[in-house]
Amino acid sequence: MSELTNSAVWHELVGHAERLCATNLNELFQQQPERAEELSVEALDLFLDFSKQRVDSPVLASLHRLARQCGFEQWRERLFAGEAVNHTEGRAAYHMALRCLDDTPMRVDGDNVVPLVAAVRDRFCAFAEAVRGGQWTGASGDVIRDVVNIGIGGSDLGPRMVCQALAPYCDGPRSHFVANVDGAELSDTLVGLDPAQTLFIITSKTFTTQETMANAHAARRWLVGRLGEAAVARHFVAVSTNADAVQSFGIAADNMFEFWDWVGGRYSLWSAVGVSIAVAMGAERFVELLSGAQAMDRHFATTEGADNLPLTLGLLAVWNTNFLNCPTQVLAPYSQRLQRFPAWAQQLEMESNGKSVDRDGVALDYRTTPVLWGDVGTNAQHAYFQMLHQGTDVNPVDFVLPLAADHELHEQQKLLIANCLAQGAALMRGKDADTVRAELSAQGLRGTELDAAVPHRVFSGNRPSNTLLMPRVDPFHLGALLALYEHRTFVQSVIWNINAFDQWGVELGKQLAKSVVSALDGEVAELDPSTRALVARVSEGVGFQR
Ligand SMILES: O=P(O)(O)OC[C@H]1O[C@](O)(CO)[C@@H](O)[C@@H]1O
Repeated sequence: MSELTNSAVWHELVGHAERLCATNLNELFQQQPERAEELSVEALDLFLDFSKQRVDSPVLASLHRLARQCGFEQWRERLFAGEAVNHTEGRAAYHMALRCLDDTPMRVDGDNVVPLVAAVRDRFCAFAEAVRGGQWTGASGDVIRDVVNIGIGGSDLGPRMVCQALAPYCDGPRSHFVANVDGAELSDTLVGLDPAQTLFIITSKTFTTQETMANAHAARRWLVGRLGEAAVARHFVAVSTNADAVQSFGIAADNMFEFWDWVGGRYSLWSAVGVSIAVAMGAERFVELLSGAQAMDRHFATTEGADNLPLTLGLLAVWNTNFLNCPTQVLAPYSQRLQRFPAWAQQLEMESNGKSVDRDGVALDYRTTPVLWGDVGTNAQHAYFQMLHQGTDVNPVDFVLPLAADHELHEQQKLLIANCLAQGAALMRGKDADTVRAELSAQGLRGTELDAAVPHRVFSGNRPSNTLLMPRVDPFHLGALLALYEHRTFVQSVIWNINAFDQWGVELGKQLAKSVVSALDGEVAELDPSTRALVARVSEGVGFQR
């Protein structure tokens, strides 16, 4: 047994879970009439109602004791002090320094990185404004109309999601994102683009990622084939930590925006990785996004206990995962603008906390991140919400609901809000057999027909959810929302005693992809019999042509 699962507070929480098994949420509301007011927390106009979680005051008290026992305050201090919390890579995880907009020193290895961050930010924001204003032109003097960010994972998901979420604020050149090594994405993107008016931003922390390099070289060939080699300098810029590789690709040092190894890929949209955002919506709005995140950093760093929003969200997730044994976690943004939010959060959460050994490398005897998934409401209601309401597993939902719309279809906004609130209510309340029976009887059903119909229409209810209200999807509140989820992820990692900032689990697949490429090229490669047989089959031309 690990120290964690053997601890008194862990046992206490197991006991609470057993106790609450016999009580449902409707009863909890009867026992605690002020529950809706009491089980809520607000920061920066983000209001979290967690009264529909299967918790009560003793559970919350134990969860906060668990956080203290796991050294939450010390780990938070170490994170904000720029210590090498990512110990398997010997690095800090200091994305908060990227959104430090004042002169507060933030040190990595004794050096205040804030001036460095500000200098690079000034440089890429000036570049973004020059592109937007038409001072940065293509090789033939044309204004840039289309910007294509080529990157994958953290070098794609963040900027892609933000540009979609803040589309009403994007008044610059059109932005496009290409991530997949499947050439279909790049080919489709290039259709209709005028090379003379197109700028490529090659975004890769390492500048070695196979997919990104393949797409970058293909884009380069496309451009050079039309405008000639000399045009590369005006149509390609890079965002990376690897200056040598950028220069070997043919991008001059002046056209590279750097970031640093203490910025993890999935935490990087706040760095120069966000240059595509700055080009799309302007430097001022990009800084607004940062300021929302900075405000959430301050809240997280300085607010104690139950008033701390990311801490609360993180502890609720631990409760659902480790004590109520919920297998997955659903994200349901009720906002078309936030369609890419679940995809961004998936990398954030599952690449960070998808681990099965603790910080010392010892195998865990408790679960870490559940599967995180989801899509926008109301679409998701007509897809998989059936399973959420009546399936055999209980999957807690985070409803994220921006209140003000950025369009004139107010009646539809009312419907959207109503649906979001109704889903949380339905998951919680359910519908028992007596109610169903009464409803069906009123419709005239009798006897065996009635008996047969009832079980199919019963909802067990008692299914937990959070409702997170935000005023609107604007740069400030989006920044705050994203930083909230980043810190939630960190809170969970502290409880689970794992390193949230490495991602060794993606390496093996990358290595083996190289062996498979060699095998497809007819070279000798060490492969297992199953994969060797598949290589032989695709090489014979079944579904694969050289
Ligand atoms: O920015 P890079 O170095 O191209 O890496 C892209 C992505 O690949 C990963 O390293 C893992 O696949 C992610 O963490 C990262 O966001």
